[in-house]
Amino acid sequence: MKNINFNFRIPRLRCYSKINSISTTFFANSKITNFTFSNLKKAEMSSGIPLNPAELWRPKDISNTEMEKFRFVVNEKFNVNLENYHQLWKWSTDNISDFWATVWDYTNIIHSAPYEQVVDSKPMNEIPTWFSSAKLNFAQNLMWCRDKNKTAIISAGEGRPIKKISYHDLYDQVRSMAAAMRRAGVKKNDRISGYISNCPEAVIAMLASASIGAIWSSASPDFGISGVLDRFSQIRPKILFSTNSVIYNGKKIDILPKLKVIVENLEKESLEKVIVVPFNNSISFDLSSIPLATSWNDFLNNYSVVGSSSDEIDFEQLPFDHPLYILFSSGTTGKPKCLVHRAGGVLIQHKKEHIFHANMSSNDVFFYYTTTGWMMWNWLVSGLTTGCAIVLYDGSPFKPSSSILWELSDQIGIILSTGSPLKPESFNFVYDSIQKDVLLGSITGGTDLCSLFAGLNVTLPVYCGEIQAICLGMKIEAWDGEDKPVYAKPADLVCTKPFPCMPIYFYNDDHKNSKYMSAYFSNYSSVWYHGDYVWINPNTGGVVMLGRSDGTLNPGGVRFGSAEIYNIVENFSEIQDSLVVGQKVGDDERIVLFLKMNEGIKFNDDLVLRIRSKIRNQLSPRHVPSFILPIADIPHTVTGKKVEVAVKRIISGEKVAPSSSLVNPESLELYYNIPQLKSKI
Ligand SMILES: CC(=O)CC(=O)O
Repeated sequence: MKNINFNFRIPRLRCYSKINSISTTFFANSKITNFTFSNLKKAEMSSGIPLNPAELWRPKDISNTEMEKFRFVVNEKFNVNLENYHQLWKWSTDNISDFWATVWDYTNIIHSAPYEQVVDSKPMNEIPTWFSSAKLNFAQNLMWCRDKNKTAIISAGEGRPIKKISYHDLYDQVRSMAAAMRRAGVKKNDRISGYISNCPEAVIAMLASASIGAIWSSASPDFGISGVLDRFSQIRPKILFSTNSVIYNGKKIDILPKLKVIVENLEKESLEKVIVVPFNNSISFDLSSIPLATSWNDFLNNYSVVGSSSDEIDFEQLPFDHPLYILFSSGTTGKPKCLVHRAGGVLIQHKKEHIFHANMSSNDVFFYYTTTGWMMWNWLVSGLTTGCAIVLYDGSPFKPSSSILWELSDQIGIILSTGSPLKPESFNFVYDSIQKDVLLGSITGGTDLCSLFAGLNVTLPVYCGEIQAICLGMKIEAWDGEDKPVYAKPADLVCTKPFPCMPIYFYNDDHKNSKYMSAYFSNYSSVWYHGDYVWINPNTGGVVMLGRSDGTLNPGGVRFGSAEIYNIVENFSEIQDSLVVGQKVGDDERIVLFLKMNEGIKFNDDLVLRIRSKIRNQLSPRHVPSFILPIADIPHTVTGKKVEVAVKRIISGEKVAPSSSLVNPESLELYYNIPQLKSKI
């Protein structure tokens, strides 16, 4: 085939569009050179990821979306002529200060002092300061609506009747809690923690904490004692919110025995109060064995502000970079890192994502299935800044029936998915079996930024297997060892321009920010290395997630992501779960695939043959595992991610201490001393 060289400038672009018979404007005006059509085809063949994936959904009319209105504002204000989302994205990443200043204005950030400079000129690895001199409060920006008739929170879950709280009542309850916390001695920068279910009190406590300028951090009750202590003993909270019990998977679980041990440990450090939210107000419970403990209501009564006539919350006015949250990186080995996120950064980023990308407004109901131990909880709660109703769901997603969340979603209209790469089959399942006219928003980002790099976009089509687009203002690229982007090729996800929700620092780091630097800036000199392995489609602008970079497979020097194997293997009905990792043998690596079989199904040679042949045919001979082995369990983190790196290290001969972020740490034992993996060839 004749190579057709083009540099994605508009005239050449038309030529390219014709060849592929799709219209693409993704790289209009960008300067990608020496990129050929045959390169693209080769890339497609080696990665097995289609360049022209099936279109599953297309928006009917985008003219009224906030994204479009924002594009018009940008065109007008800066006298430019951006014709579509992709051009707007390019402008947003070429003009970082103008972009974020316009987001600040457009999304009406409530502030008491204006900013002087959007972002200073420090390079990314010196952690730039954003919106200097501005003063604002995060909680105030989530509670501007005080309408009695507008629902702020809908809470539901196992054993929890659906309950609604209006914006008016939310404000009132946050006011009481914030006043009581202040009287109990809480000040700016104190740490307030929640070992708490996804219930309204968790949101109220967080907002009260943020109104004072204290720093909120939460873990969910499914965390074990060491998981909680690994996190909270590093940040030494002054107040701990918790619950007496939860119901999960039809079972009532008493939290107090775990809470007792946690409090006994934290008490020695910093803890002054433990405030317990009853799962059920009408059933009494005994807190006498828990040091420092009081119930939610008793705390409010004991510390209520007698005689106060103000019904206003005293929102502390704080710099944009003031710490808001501490989130914990879910490392699979060692203690979690404590990422400190800034109030203004989280706010402006979440406003951008919720208002522009999701087109959320006060007419919407917003639901994401999460616990308080995942950044998706923080993301969900920020929905309040749009004036919408957020849904807090606590309990198993499969009880009382496996359709419970779909029934809830019927009221909602937006489906989001994240956590691990969404397989093409799962896209098809949603459009074939759930709903045809729905935007299935696959999103990616994570704890490190408490937000998204790429995600849903109401103005763009959904293509099978792809995250729709890179988010505005986020200059992410795929780099393959060299300081330049590659397309249609699996590579490392990097972000090459600063963004306002980079953590401000890590708690417990040294004065050189050594942990921070080694987490993001040790692989490429001065750009953020995220540790994800991705594939960016130059045709659609979509992003395909291929797993973690440190879990990439590299047999004979050909690098690819584990998701490629999972996409094939997990379609076999016999298989319940799988894990694929590389094992070091000398200077090379061989692929080992572990299979957890469904109940009552036996692992057998015929299955192995069928898997091998499917991988060979659909991917390449290079992708075929050297070993396919049965295993009784696959390790997962509490947020549902497969734990590849720890297993890779174990089968390569290391001893690994399981991290407390694993839901089944004992499963790691299964991977030591596997006879088949002892051979050197
Ligand atoms: C948005 C995300 O990327 C969430 C996660 O997987 O941690």
